[in-house]
Amino acid sequence: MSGALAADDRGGIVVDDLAYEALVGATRNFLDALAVAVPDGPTADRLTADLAGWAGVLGGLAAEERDRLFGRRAGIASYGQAMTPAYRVLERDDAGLRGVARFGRYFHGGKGAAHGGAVPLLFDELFGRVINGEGRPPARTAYLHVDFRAVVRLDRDLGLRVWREREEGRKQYVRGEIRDGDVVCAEAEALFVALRPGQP
Ligand SMILES: CCCCCCCCCCCCCC(=O)SCCNC(=O)CCNC(=O)[C@H](O)C(C)(C)COP(=O)(O)OP(=O)(O)OC[C@H]1O[C@@H](n2cnc3c(N)ncnc32)[C@H](O)[C@@H]1OP(=O)(O)O
Repeated sequence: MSGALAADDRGGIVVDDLAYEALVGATRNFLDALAVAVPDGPTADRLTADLAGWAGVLGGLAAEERDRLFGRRAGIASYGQAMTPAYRVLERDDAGLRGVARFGRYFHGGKGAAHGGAVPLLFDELFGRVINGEGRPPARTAYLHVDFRAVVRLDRDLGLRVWREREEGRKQYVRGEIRDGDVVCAEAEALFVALRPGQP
């Protein structure tokens, strides 16, 4: 990858978890605001220039995949990424996890409900976190099935549950659900296949 440095090449100065969580949270707030704003021309031009400036700054700080922070900080909300709806893991063990999620306005589909693609995205993320637990070989999603039982409303705390169902050699089956109070909004089931050595 061109321009990428190992973190060590910068003298080991890396933002701490709390500050990085705040940065990702601010990014989410920005995306939510962008999704509902109707800017005038000068505001859009100013924002475009500001964003281009920040893309340049961050581009100069690009790191190799193993050294990146985005989506790789287990101790902070959403593992420190803004690609999926926000979530926080409350309990976790090898069998699965429980947590809370919140779909911001950035994930709006229509009529106040979350986009249908954002729901499987969140499941894949959570399943990937559970399946790729410590000490296990990396595994990729082979299939992901989602049943949409009720609309997922925005800006509400939703309950999450993900659990390993069974394992057959390299094949690992996992299930999950998203609830709004007592209402099951979505249920999902997936197969993950553990990668063989050298498999991309
Ligand atoms: C890499 C992860 C890094 C860690 C990240 C940290 C967390 C990140 C969080 C986010 C992470 C998010 C995670 C992501 O998003 S991962 C990204 C999305 N997934 C992919 O890109 C995967 C693309 N596909 C592949 O690479 C291969 O097809 C895989 C690896 C899945 C299997 O190809 P491989 O050549 O290795 O194996 P095989 O073909 O011999 O099959 C083996 C067995 O599996 C059975 N089978 C296969 N497919 C299906 C199917 N569709 N339905 C039913 N069964 C299926 C098959 O019949 C056989 O069974 P059996 O005959 O043995 O009984």
